[in-house]
Amino acid sequence: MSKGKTAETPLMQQHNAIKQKYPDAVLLFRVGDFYETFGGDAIIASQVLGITLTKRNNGTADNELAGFPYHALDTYLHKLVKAGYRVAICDQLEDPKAAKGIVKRGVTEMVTPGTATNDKLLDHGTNNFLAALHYNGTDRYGMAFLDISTGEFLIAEGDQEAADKLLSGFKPAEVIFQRQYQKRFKETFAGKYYTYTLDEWIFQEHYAHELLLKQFNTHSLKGFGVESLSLGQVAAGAVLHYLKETEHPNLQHITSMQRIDQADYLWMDRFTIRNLELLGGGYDGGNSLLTVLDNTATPMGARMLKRWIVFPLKDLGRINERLDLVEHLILQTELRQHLVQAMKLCGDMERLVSKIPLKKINPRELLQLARSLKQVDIIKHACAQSSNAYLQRLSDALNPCLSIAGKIISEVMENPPAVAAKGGFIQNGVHTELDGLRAIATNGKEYLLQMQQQEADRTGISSLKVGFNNVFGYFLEVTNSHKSKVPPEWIRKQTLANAERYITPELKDYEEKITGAEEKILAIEMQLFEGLVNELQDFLSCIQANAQVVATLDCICCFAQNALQFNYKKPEVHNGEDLTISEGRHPVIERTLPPGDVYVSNDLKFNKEDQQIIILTGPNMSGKSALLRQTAIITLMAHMGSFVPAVAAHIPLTDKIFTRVGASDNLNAGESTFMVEMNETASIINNISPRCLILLDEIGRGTSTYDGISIAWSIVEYLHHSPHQPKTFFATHYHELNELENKLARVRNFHVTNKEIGGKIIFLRKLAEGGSTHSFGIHVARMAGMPPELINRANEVLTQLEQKHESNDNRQNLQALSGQRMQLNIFDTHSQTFDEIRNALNNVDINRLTPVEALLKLNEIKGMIK
Ligand SMILES: Nc1ncnc2c1ncn2[C@@H]1O[C@H](COP(=O)(O)OP(=O)(O)OP(=O)(O)O)[C@@H](O)[C@H]1O
Repeated sequence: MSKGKTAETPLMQQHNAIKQKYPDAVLLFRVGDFYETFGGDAIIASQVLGITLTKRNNGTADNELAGFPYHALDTYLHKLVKAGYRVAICDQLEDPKAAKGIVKRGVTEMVTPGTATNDKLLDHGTNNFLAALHYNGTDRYGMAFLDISTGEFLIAEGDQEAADKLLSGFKPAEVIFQRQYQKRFKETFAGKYYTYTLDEWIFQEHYAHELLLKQFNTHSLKGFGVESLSLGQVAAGAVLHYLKETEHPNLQHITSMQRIDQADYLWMDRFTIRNLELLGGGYDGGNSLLTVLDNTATPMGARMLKRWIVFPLKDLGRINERLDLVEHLILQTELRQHLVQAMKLCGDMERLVSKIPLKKINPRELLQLARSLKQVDIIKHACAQSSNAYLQRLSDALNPCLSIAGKIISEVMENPPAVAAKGGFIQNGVHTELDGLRAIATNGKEYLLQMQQQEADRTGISSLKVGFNNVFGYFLEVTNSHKSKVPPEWIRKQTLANAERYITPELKDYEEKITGAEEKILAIEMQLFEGLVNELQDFLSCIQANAQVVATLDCICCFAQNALQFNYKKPEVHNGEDLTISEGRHPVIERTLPPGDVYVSNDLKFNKEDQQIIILTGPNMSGKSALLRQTAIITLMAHMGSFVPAVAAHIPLTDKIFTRVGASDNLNAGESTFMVEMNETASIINNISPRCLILLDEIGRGTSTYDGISIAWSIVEYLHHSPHQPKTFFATHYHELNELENKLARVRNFHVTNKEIGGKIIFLRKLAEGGSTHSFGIHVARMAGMPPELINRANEVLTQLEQKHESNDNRQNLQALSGQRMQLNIFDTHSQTFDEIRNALNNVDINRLTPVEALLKLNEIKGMIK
């Protein structure tokens, strides 16, 4: 930036004054037909946008400059925001022609990742949430999530784990929080989100209350059921404040707030959402449950499905309502197809609605919205005639707002342009004056053509053409070969390489008439357009409610479609304890197997009498994790109201699903430590409930074998003895844990079957009773392409180790674990010292040993350890 302030031009002075108010944003400064950036902003813009960086001498110093044409704003804005910059758009606030002195300018919008409304910045199947967190200094967080592009506004309250879970479920594009807790937030939710901090004073209860009442135009917040969430309200207030600060004054489409009550939903923490690969594929990308299930017809449905996956229901009535409707729609093929067809034509009503108060809707979108409402009417009628009570209720909740829809359809032309500014979208017959002016404009144009013909005939200039440009309006163009025939009264205006352009008084008379009419036409069209948009303001919440119903219906039709296509069956969700799955499959893996491979289904049973905990052993790659995960996913899908990949499923109402994967399976950046594994497991242990389902995959694996076995062992004991008796599925490589079946009444051993043929292992992938004794890691190493000499050596070492173990270790270890204290890991079982001690002890005949000899022997052994 220039240092010589006194020498700055008035334009730069104006720029600098505005920039001062938005120091952390890239300022796009409108100058004529360009958006310019200066100084540091120009350097960023040129790097991110690939536009030329120039230097301009600005009095006493050079100043960097980079700009682009105003009509390219959408494209460039998108790139800057995607690159993580906040962008302030500074426009000319008055007509430059009418301005006295320097044109008035001001920031009209600030775009940040969480406040984007531009189509290019939004993914239509995904919400774009701005989240606010309010921390109360102890362990409570208020949370608010707003999607400005749809008007959805959700608030919640909870501890750190709840905050973490909601953030990973909603994946906000931006998170705002109190500046004073910056360090804490960074540590807790480290680097996962785009963040911005705000001053502490903004997070005040009375201020938030005031902003919320003003937004909703109500006297209290009672109607939203959020009274008890005072921290949540503060977060919601911060969201509204932030929108004000970022120049988003038109928020009429934010008509209500919805409370997210953790108690209403099946709880899954963020590890579970990640481990089960619900929303995003594993660490290498790939398919997720969402990608497999999402066959929705509308973007609204796609967004809702995501929410249903993260927030499965816990209310049996509501679950069954969905399941019954899925069943109904499977049977009613014609109705389902009719609904899907109508929904496909609905477009994204929710996002179109949000463009109304923002005044960003264009004529094409306006007509689309009206057509969507017509489809809503079709859907309403189709549902009303159904015998399904839920469908009838959904029908009752639809209001197609036919008056305004009809008005838009009758006033807007069939294929209107996407830009309003040029007019040409209001139908004939809507406005008398408009029709008259259009006649003049079109007749005028015809007259010009006639004139062209007449003059061509009169002068003999056969190639004569009437043209138009912005500089001198209508003109007659004569090619050089006819130049000599030009009559003297024509006034020459322009000379081109092979032609000349002339005007005539007659031409100018008509021009005035035509352009006058065109200007008026545009003004009338814009006035009618704005009238329609203003009228629509009264229907915002009504259209939003329609969008929600259509989204619900879309998800349910999608479930019906999935059930038919992928052979899912209706689960029986019940209030009891037993979980029984017949021929269950993993919905994602079964769809991603190589051609020719068939997913092996499995039966599974849990109950609280004698099968509360299943210890699952089996070779590497045999499908243990798949089995664990499919059990959780089938439970989850049932709670979403979806049919499930099984022949039959008897699913107990579940309030929490926990999954933990041993550290070495979880090699995510910075999270590969055993500490993380233990932290995660501790949070399960501390949150057990009677209706929870726990999946532990290789827990204990992140430490030494004996530590690992001991921890795994005691976790199983703890869960078994817990008064809640949580259903637990524990996959492990430690076959030593199979011993627990003999000691604990409700522990059962199972293994995944395989066959060894000619030194090769074939995975049968069937679940069978009993534990397995081998881990077969070496076979997997062979399959992975390790050199044969390495594999042979591994087999040799394994044999030696097993021989050493056989004599004593295992049994003793287990005794140690089950009560008799023995510090196994003090001695490395394979060390020389241990062998020496063992030999020394083996050679002792206790019956002949005197007490003094015993003491001497002990001293000798002590010496060996040193
Ligand atoms: N029931 C099944 N039918 C067909 N293929 C399966 C089945 N279960 C698993 N697979 C395939 O086997 C692969 C390995 O499965 P999985 O990761 O569940 O094994 P694992 O026993 O947990 O292995 P590890 O002990 O090494 O973690 C899966 O990626 C999948 O391709």
